[in-house]
Amino acid sequence: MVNMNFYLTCPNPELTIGVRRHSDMDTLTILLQDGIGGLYIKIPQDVNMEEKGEWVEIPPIFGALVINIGDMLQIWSNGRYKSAEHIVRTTSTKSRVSIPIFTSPQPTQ
Ligand SMILES: O=C(O)CCC(=O)C(=O)O
Ligand SMILES: [Fe+2]
Repeated sequence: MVNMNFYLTCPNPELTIGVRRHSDMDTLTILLQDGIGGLYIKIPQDVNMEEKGEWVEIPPIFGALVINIGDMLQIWSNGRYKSAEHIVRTTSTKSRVSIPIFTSPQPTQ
């Protein structure tokens, strides 16, 4: 499934959310974002990183796709691969476009 997201500017971005905190339900999400930014990933508590427990922005890189692990892949891998919790924040100055492709296998016939 392909979505096309358009995030309007908001005069008080700290009072709103572009997309609420969630993880995707699919296997892998392939995301194209424009150059505005606003996608944040929650770094889990159980990793050996300085930013653990924090929301970290995934900066847009021209021509790059973001690959997100979804819940289905977490379940299939018995938790070896963790789905990524994320949010989208808006800005007061620039609207934003993103195009996620949610991949899921067809059910067997
Ligand atoms: O706009 C984005 O960067 C992410 C959108 C998203 O998380 C979603 O559609 O599930
Ligand atoms: Fe998402």
